Amino acid sequence: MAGEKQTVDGIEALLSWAAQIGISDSSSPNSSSSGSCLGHSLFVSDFPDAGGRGLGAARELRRGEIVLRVPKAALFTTESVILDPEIASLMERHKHLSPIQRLIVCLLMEVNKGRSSKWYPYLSQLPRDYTTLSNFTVPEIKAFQVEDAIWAAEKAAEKTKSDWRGSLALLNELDLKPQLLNFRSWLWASQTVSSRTLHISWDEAGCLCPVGDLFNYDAPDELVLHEHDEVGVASKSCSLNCSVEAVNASNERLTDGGYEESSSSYCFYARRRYKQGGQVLLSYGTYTNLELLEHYGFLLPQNPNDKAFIKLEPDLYKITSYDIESLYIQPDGIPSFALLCALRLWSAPVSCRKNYMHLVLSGSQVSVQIELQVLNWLAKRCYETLQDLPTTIKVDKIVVNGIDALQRGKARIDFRDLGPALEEFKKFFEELNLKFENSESFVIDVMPIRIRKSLERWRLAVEWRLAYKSVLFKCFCYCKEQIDELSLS
Ligand SMILES: C[S@@+](CC[C@H](N)C(=O)[O-])C[C@H]1O[C@@H](n2cnc3c(N)ncnc32)[C@H](O)[C@@H]1O
Repeated sequence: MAGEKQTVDGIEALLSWAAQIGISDSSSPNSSSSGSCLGHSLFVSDFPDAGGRGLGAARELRRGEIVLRVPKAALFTTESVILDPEIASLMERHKHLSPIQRLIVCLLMEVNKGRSSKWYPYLSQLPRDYTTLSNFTVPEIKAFQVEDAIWAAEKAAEKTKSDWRGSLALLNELDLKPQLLNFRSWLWASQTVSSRTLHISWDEAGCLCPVGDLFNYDAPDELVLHEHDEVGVASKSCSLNCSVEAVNASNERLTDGGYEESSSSYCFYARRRYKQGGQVLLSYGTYTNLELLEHYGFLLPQNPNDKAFIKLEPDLYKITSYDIESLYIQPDGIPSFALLCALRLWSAPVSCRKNYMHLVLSGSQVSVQIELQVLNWLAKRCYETLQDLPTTIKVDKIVVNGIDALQRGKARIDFRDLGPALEEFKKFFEELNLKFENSESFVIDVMPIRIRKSLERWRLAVEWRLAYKSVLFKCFCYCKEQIDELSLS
C-alpha cells in the first residue's frame, strides 16, 4: 500500500507493470521490450526545484508531440475497480455519496487488498502524505493570517471531515481493515484523489492515471497558448481534474492532455519544445497559489495566475456586474481590469455613474480627479491591510529563513537571529509541546517526523502570506507612482 517506501525498485516495478498493461511513451509497438513503459520519450527523475519526482525528456521533444499514452484499461476509476457485483450493489445502496466519495472508497478498498490488488505496483508508489490545505492543523492555519486563506483552509478541512463522516456507513459495510476506516486514511485517500486525478467525461470524480500522474505542474501561460495554436494541439480536453470550476473557467486550449475516444486512451502531449533531460511539465489548469495549495499542496514561486484579494466596500459589489473573483490585484501589483473598472465607477458621483459606464467598461479613465481618488483609495486600502496583519514582510522573511534553517537540519537556532520573529517560533513549538529550554537558543537534536511535517506546512502558510503582502506592497508603490505621474501632468 501507499505506506511502503518509494524506492528505485518500486518505481522500476511500476514502470514494468505499466508496460505490461499497455502504458507507453512510444508509438512503436515493440517499445515495452525493455521491460519499462518509459525510455523512448520520458524518464522518471527527481526535480527538487519543481515538484520532486517527475518526468524528464529522454530526448529532444517537439511541441505538440505525443509523449505518453495510457489505455483506458489502465485508468483507475470507480467503474474499473467495482467489478464485483456484490460491491456494486452495496455502492448502489449508498447512492447519496458523491462521485468523489465513491472513488475515495474504491481507493481504500484496493489499498485494503495489499499485494493482492492488481493496482499494487501503482498504489505502493503513491506519496505517503500530502501538504494540501485539508492537512493543516489549527495553528498552521492561523499562520496564513489573511482571512480569505484561513477561511479556505477551514472549509477544506471541514469538507474532508464531513465527506468521511458521510461515507462511514459504506466503509463499515466493506469489511476493511480497522485502520482504513479512520480519518487519517480517508484524508490520505481524499488528497490522493484531489492531487492526482485527471478529467474524464464519464465520471465526474475523474481517474487516477498510473505514470500519467507523474507529470509535475507548470502554469498555463500565453506563450504556450500561442504555441498550441501554431501546432494545432488546440482541441485536447483537459488535464488534472481537481477543480471542475477552474477547468470550465479556463480555455480548453490551455491544457496538454486528455482522454481520446479514437484511441481509447489518455494521451499526453509536449506543450512546448523540451531539451533532453529537461523536466516535462503539465498544466493541470489555471490556479491561484491558494488553489494550488488547497488541491495540490504546493505554491508556485512565480505564478502568473495568482490573485491577491483585498476587502472592498459592500456598495462597490452592488454596482458592478463583474464577478467577485475578477476583482483582484495581479502578482505585479497592478489591479485587475475588472477591479480598476469597478473602482472607477464606484468613485464617480452616483448621479454620473450611468453616463460614465461606457467609458469605464472600455477601460478608460473617467477624469484625473476620479483616477486620483481610485489610486488613493487603493493605496490606502493596501497600506491599512498590511498594517492590520500581525507581522511585516521583514518578519515573515525571517520566519521563512528560520524554518529553512531547521529544515536543512540546523540543530541550534540562536534567538538573536530570529529577532521579532521569535514569538511566532515560540508559539509554534509550544503548540507542538516542545518547550524552549533556555533563553538564548533553541536546540533540537533529532527532528521528529511530525515536527518536520508541521514545519513544511507552516512554511507554506508563511510563504503564502509573504507573497500576499508583497503583492499588496507592490500595489501600494504602483498607486503612489501613478499618483505622482498624474499630479505632474
Ligand atoms: C500529479 S502529482 C505529480 C507527481 C508527484 N511529484 C509525485 O512524485 O508523485 C502532483 C503533485 O506533485 C507535486 N507538484 C507538482 N508540480 C509541482 C510544482 N511545480 N512544484 C511543487 N510541487 C509540485 C505536488 O505535491 C502535487 O500534489
